[in-house]
Formats: sequence, C-alpha cells, structure tokens
Amino acid sequence: MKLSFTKMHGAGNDFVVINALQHPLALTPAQIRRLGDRRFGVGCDQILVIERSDAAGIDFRYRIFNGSSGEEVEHCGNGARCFVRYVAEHGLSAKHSIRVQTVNAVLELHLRDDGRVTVDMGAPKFEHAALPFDASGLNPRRVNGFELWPLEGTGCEVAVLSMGNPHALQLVDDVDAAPVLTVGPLVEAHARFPRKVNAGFMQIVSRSEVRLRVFERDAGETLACGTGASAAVVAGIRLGLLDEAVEVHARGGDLKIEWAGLSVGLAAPVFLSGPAQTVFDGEIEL
Ligand SMILES: N[C@@H](CCC[C@H](N)C(=O)O)C(=O)O
Repeated sequence: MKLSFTKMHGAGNDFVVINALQHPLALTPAQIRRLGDRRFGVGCDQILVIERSDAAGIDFRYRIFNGSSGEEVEHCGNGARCFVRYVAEHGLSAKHSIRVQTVNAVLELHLRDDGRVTVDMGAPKFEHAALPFDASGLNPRRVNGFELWPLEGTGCEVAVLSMGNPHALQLVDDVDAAPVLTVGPLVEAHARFPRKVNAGFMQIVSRSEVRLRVFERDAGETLACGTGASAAVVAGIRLGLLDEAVEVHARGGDLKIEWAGLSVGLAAPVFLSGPAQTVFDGEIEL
C-alpha cells in the first residue's frame, strides 16, 4: 500500500500527518511503528490521523499514535497545533476555529492571524483514577495545599495530573543537568502508573518563565511536549510558584501556557500556544 503523508513539527516535536478523510485507514501497530522509525521509515514522535466526524458540531476526528510503540494515545498538544495548520494549508476548512474529537475529549483549535496556533487543551484532572496513579500507602508532601508524591526507587517526588493523558512532574534546579534520560524511563514505567506516564522535569526561572524537558511515554525525550508543558505549568501554579501565563522554554522552541484555575476554578481550560510548521510531503510504501 502506498501512503501519502505530510511531515510536520511543533517546536521540534515531530509528526507524520495522514489525511484519512476520503479513504478510511486502519493501520496496524507494525505499520505505525514503521512510519515512526527514524531509520527504516519516515521518523517521527507521533503519527496523527485526520478522519471524518459525523457528530453534530464536530469538524474532524483527530487520532494520535506514539510512533515507537504504535499505541493510540489520548492527547497531543503540539500535534493539535500541527493538525489545525494542516487543515488550513490543505483547504480542508475555511474556519479559523475548528472542533475535533479525540479518543476521549473534544478540543477547540484556533489559527491566529500571526500564524501561531492556540489550542484549548481542556481542563486538567487531578483525580488519581484519571491517570491512573496508585498512591496507596504513600505519604505526600503538601506545598501550597498541592501534593508531591515520593516515587519509590526513583529518588524523586512528583506532582501527578492528567491533561487527557497522564503526567508526573518534578521540579529541578537545572534542567540541563537533570537526569532525564536515566530517571525519566524509571518514572515512565513506574508500577504506580499502570498505563505508564509522561515524565516532566521543570526548572522555575521566574513566576512567568520555566525551562522544561519531558521524557514522553513510549517516545523517549522529545524536543517539546504540549501536554507536558500544560501539566507542568498547572502543577507550578497549584504549588504557588507560577502566575497564570507562563512562557515554557523547551529544547525545540518556546510554548505559552495560560491557566486561570486558581482564580476561576480548577475546571478552567488550559490554553497552549506555539508554532506549527510543515517540513515536507512524501509517499511511503507500507
Ligand atoms: N508530544 C505530545 C504528547 C504525545 C503523547 C504522549 N507521548 C503520551 O503517550 O501520552 C504533546 O505535545 O502533548
């Protein structure tokens, strides 16, 4: 089967985007892994599939697969920005705001006049069942009323929350020196997270600026992670360390996160803004 695709990236988090609007596509996990393979395939962190939606008020379905495992996942913030740029560049919709259905949520994506894209990421969820996270027998440390949980065998304590997908965030003094590649995999596969977790490492620079690295579930360290940036800033705000609008410096570029959760309520949506770029179009025989 010959498959057409577009390679895109958002702050260096890269994607193979597939338009399945005309021809429904059922890729096997092996085919997805091949697309994600940087040596034997195209190479990307995630594969994004655009599908039709027949639901009222929904423009498209947005499916996300981790490229190295072939597993379908719930959310991808940088991918959502690339999704809306793809839709605009390919004339799939004239709207500047589109609504897309993911596997577990409806997202609103906005293309702005300056070319950047803002995504309504939905509200963070703090119930442990949402990740899931097994906290039985653990004693958290409370900072500003928000819990930091010790994780056995990792030497770190983490804030846990879901942005649709699961995140465990730890504070570090210097993100460049942080043990992302050694401790990241231990947190990612920790038994307390039965569906694994995205492991974030955040250095606070000021109340409106952080530096962040994320060891992503089933992807390893990526150059940026949109849901990771959202989760990190929400955790930083709940810990009393950050204001409502924060610039996030990732290794591949800058993202902006806004969350008014402490002034309007914890169910306030998180807004993610940042770049989204097309790299090339291609075809591959699968
Ligand atoms: N790169 C993403 C997140 C992709 C999914 C993640 N690896 C998971 O398994 O949850 C982003 O920009 O949010």
